Amino acid sequence: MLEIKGLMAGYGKLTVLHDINLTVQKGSLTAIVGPNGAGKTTLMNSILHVNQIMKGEILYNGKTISAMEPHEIAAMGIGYVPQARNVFPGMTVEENLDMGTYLSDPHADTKKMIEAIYTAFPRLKERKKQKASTLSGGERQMLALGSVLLLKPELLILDEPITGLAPQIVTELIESIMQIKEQGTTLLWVVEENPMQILPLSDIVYVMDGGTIKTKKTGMEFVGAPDFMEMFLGN
Ligand SMILES: Nc1ncnc2c1ncn2[C@@H]1O[C@H](COP(=O)(O)OP(=O)(O)OP(=O)(O)O)[C@@H](O)[C@H]1O
Repeated sequence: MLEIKGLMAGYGKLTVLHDINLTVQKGSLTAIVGPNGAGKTTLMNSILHVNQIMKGEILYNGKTISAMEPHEIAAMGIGYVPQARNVFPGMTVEENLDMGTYLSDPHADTKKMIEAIYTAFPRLKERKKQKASTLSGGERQMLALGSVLLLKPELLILDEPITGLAPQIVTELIESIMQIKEQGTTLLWVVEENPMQILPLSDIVYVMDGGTIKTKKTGMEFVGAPDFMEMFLGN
């Protein structure tokens, strides 16, 4: 579904990624791990072309997307939830989700679409009249995810969706994300915390360090490796 070939990318004149080769199979969960500064976020940003691509090619369903504009890439079915958990803080949960339906088909039943998000995230339904600025970190992440899901992405890119959240909400979020996968969405997930909860569920794990891919393993192979923690932490 997604194929990255010989990618060199960065910011302005700064090259962060060197010769990245990566594939994501349709229907899979692919995890990216690596220490701080490895280039994980830069790689996600490159897929959406929000930074500089110096060399190489990114293909989505066989079509080159690396020269396209970010909004054209999103319109092809790639959803991105960045680390910042972007929501409109001054609007209620309900208003945020309404905004998320703005780009949908004019004949779409937007009420039904929002109900489906409330089913996936009951916490959001309970807080629909609450301003997004008053949500907890985990609830805000659910709202950011819900808003992107309204665009019905085929491929969903999640940059550290559970980092810094309380264990109870982490469990809820992982369950919701796995349901999203079961419903047919392909996932590309940057994992920084809770590796034992997520990596065994991952079809493929790529380990990044210093702007390159160091290793590629299946999730079970990765967590079963004797040097698993060293690989995860980049030591
Ligand atoms: N907007 C930017 N301008 C210049 N350099 C940047 C920018 N964003 C990131 N970098 C640099 O690119 C390198 C890789 O950063 P990146 O955020 O991709 O790493 P990461 O693996 O996602 O790290 P973390 O786990 O800490 O989020 C770092 O050295 C960082 O300082």
